[in-house]
Amino acid sequence: MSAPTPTPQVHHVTHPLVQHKLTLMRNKEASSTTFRTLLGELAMLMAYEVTRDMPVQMVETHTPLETMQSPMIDGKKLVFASILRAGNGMLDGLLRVVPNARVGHVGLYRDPQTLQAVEYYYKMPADMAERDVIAVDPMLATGHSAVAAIDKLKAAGPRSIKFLCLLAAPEGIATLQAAHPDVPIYTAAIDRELNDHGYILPGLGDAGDRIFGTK
Ligand SMILES: O=P(O)(O)OC[C@H]1O[C@H](OP(=O)(O)OP(=O)(O)O)[C@H](O)[C@@H]1O
Ligand SMILES: O=c1cc[nH]c(=O)[nH]1
Ligand SMILES: [Mg+2]
Repeated sequence: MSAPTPTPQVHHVTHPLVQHKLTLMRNKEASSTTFRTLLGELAMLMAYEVTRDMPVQMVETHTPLETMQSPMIDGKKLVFASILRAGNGMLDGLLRVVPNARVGHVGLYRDPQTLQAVEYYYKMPADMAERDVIAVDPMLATGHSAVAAIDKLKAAGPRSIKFLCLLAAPEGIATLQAAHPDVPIYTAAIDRELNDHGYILPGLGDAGDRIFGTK
């Protein structure tokens, strides 16, 4: 399958800094330390795009010279929902730029035979109806994990949901958009295809294993 033309619901973050760091991450010689550091930096850079339409409120601010009305976000209204394990590799970077955001976790692993997502953990902040969720996972491959995570998140009734990843396969984008057409996808790359084991080609390998050094 060839890469689909990006629609308004697929935000392809093409900034040179993002692309440069992603290239370094793809390199199979990158150590876990390097891989983790780059993932954190990329998460920070992508936070800039994914939060672009966050609401701001004008607040009175006293500069050394004058009093003015100046914009601020309400970070507490934002939830970074990490899809375990690999999503955790992006949390630190996201929290560097929105330190008072709330954090939720959806524990999922992909059954290697069926490629279906198996849930093992779920915890979100209270009062989801007044919060905007950014679900984070570096990899969107078949899309089964993202669909399962967003099914759960929608049941909690948040104000909005976005999906943030680094690498997406065309198959994963199609599956996620079919199941959740209202959820915008932010990705640094749309790769060529999946192999027979559901891995993204050319990809970067198993993100969780590379972050945590488990292989
Ligand atoms: O789109 P999919 O085909 O569902 O694949 C993507 C999922 O696979 C990886 O997780 P994995 O199951 O390897 O768990 P891990 O994060 O614990 O390594 C990745 O982090 C995604 O969650
Ligand atoms: O290529 C892939 C596909 C799923 N999960 C990963 O970590 N990498
Ligand atoms: Mg994994």
